[in-house]
Amino acid sequence: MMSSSAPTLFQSNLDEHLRLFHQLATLTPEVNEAGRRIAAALAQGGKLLLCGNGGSAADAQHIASELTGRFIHERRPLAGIALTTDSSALTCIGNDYAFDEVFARQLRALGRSGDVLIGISTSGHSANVVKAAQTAREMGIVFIGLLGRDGGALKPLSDVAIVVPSVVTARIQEAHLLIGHTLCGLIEHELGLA
Ligand SMILES: O=C(CO)[C@@H](O)[C@H](O)[C@H](O)[C@H](O)COP(=O)(O)O
Ligand SMILES: [Zn+2]
Repeated sequence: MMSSSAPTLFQSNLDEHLRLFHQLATLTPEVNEAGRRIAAALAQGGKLLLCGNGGSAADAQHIASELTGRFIHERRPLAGIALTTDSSALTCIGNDYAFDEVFARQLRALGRSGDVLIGISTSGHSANVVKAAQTAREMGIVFIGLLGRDGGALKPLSDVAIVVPSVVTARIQEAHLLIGHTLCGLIEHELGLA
């Protein structure tokens, strides 16, 4: 038998989601700036790298695939790599060095000055994303923080910080997906591919 709380939970999640989404327009300048920085990097032969944990790892992969595959328009493939997908690299680096290093070490191997790294973290405090952001800055890689809560430790490390104004992880992730899709649209537009 279905629990009587099921419709109530969905309604309250929906209410919370809609309240948050009504506030997201305040992030328009940061989202536009992030789209411009990524498009400029791609136009110069750079690439977009992404990292995050759990649901944010899925978001990183999702956005990368919109670039290498396609988003809306039929166009050339674009350089997007999620640092979350290589289970051999993740387990080797995690096992032999530290889990905090799993993204930073891949970034040192694969990143180049002129690339952009998006770090996705709802708390802004995931240590492996923080290490990756610090490494990006050392390497001349633009760091875009796709964050939540108060932006955490990642906010001051971000060249562009997009901080979703919520303390609920799931709602923040829902907003991150909208922003990720918007970045893909902005990239296609800025590169004249739309
Ligand atoms: O998807 C969810 C929760 O909705 C989880 O997998 C969540 O992403 C994980 O707990 C992450 O480790 C949280 O990391 P962060 O967002 O604080 O950086
Ligand atoms: Zn989730």
